[in-house]
Amino acid sequence: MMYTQIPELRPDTPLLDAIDAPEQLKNLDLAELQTLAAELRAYILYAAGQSGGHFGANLGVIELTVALHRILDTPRDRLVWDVGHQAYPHKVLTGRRERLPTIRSKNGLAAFPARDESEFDTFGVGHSSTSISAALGMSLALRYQQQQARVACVIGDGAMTAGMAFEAMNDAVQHQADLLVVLNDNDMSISGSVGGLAHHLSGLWQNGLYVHVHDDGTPEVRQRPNWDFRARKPTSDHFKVNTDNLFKAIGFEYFGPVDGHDLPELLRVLNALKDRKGCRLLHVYTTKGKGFTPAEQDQIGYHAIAKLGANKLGAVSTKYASHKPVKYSDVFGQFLCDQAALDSRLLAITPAMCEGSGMVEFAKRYPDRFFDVAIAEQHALTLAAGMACEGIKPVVAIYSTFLQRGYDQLIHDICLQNLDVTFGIDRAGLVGEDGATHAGTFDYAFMRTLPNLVIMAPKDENECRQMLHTAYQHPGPAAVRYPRGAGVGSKIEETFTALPIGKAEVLATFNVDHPQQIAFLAFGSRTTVTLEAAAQLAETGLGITVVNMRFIKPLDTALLEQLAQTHQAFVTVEEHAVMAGAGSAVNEALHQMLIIKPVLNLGLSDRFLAHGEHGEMLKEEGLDAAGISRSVSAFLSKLAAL
Ligand SMILES: Cc1ncc(C[n+]2csc(CCOP(=O)(O)OP(=O)(O)O)c2C)c(N)n1
Ligand SMILES: CC(=O)[C@@H](O)[C@H](O)COP(=O)(O)O
Ligand SMILES: [Mg+2]
Repeated sequence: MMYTQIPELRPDTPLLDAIDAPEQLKNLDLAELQTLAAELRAYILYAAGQSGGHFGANLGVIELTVALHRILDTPRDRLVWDVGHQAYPHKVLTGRRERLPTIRSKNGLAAFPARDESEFDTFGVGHSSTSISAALGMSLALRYQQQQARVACVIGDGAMTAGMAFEAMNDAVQHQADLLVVLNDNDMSISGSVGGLAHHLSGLWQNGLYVHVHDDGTPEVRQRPNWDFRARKPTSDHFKVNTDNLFKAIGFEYFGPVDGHDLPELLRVLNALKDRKGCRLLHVYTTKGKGFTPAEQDQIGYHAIAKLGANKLGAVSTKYASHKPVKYSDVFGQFLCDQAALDSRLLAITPAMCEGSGMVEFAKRYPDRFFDVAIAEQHALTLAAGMACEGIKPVVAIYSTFLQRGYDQLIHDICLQNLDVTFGIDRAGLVGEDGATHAGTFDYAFMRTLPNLVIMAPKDENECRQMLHTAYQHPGPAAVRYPRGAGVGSKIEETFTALPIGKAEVLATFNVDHPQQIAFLAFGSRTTVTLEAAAQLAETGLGITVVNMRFIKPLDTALLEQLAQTHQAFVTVEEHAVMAGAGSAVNEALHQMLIIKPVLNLGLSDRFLAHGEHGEMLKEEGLDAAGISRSVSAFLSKLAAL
């Protein structure tokens, strides 16, 4: 059945409603399993409308999930999902049906599989391309401990592009591990899938052959039936191969492709392969968004959806807005286009996050200057380094959380050689509904120790634009980190103005005639609320200065020295782990200057913060205006009692 609308009312799903654990699937006949799959699709559609979240990938794996849970004996058999954005049907079949509409909200189900949520979630995930390594680890550990259990993982064609997936396959063959890898190939990443692997997979389709699986698991090359799939990526004859493909070449036994929506065939093939020994790869073709016409037609747009009736910009504080708030990723995209128009040396790189990073317009206007390198963060950074060696000025757009993957490349390939690479670090700070796997709350800590790297964080949209320009002008590595979502509604100046490196901005001084008690040092996204908190505290007559620090590295130590002479104490505020963050950088600087002053560091507490609404999470962490002024009042009371 094809849907054209997301239902607002819960559909009737009598068979699904009776399933509380996957073992119950063993009692269903084929017709019932097909009914179950249809009900599951209807329910996922409804629940995703209630919660928002990842969408197309879930509709694409309905039949695969039913088949895997029917054939395997989970949780005894280990089933590992890659990324985990497609695990909604898995959550439903493993006892979490009624909670699915709560997914991604506070105290609701996590956005991805999580070990502490269910024994069926064998491995916590969110970042891609970890599944084969994790499954291999499980398989080898089981073998070593002489335990009998099957191990299977499901990895998408997008996730398969990352180095980790290849590292794991290489190792799996070395150990002749018993491992079933299901390659869920829908010819899509978030954007269209790109690169040699994508063309290789299309070349496999073009050859018109497939590796049939006999009931006893033995392979046979056959003519492929003419499945009704979305046209695959057009590719040249160069990529046309017979079934002797990359996976086979590396040492896996290769089977398929199989129509991943043909439930009877999936059941038959998985049953035939489940107890076969060695490294097996089952290639499955699916359609992202299967069964929902708008998602099949706009697979990029329906990668993830907002919940029905939600405001797309999310909750935005307009207290200091002089203009309509703009998303930081759009500020970045506009900067790229404008800077590229001025400088032909600019080339832009994204590791598979074109849309999220705001690069769609740039890619359209400058296709020969836009590089989507697939899910390959490490490569993205060293690619930029190589370009910089040749006089290019590369700009890397990367989410803070995914930059973690490229840390060695940042150190060894970029900073150590002082190469001129600009970073637009998006989704810095808490990201809300995606939760801890995607939080960008460690980047100051891991970046600020690196020599040569300039690090900035803007207080608003215009400053973000000007900082990106400053980073671009700077003849060495420089990063601007900005949060998910919209800014505060500042006027965006079209003209580029480079900021003086390492210079902070004094934003406001309250009660100038009074002795100055607090110097607030605000970093990035928390600057405006710090100003709000200061204004509240100033009502009691406190002398307060508020500084927008702008630079995490180099810090404006001259200003710190000056403020130390006139203020009783410092308060640092940042949307980053409080430990080893920007506040710690201030502490170190004061220490080195032999300045002994009370300092209160406000930031995110030392734990992984679960998913929830971004604003709510900040409030809980005491990083809204009220929380900041509460903490400062308590701090002042302690100081007074000394
Ligand atoms: C290391 C890392 N980089 C980027 C992402 C963002 N991301 C999430 S899903 C996805 C596309 C994955 O494509 P595929 O594995 O083919 O799954 P599909 O959505 O097509 O089912 C990307 C790029 C991520 N989760 N992890
Ligand atoms: C699963 C994944 O990694 C992405 O789909 C991520 O959820 C995107 O996040 P944004 O919505 O912030 O782009
Ligand atoms: Mg895919």
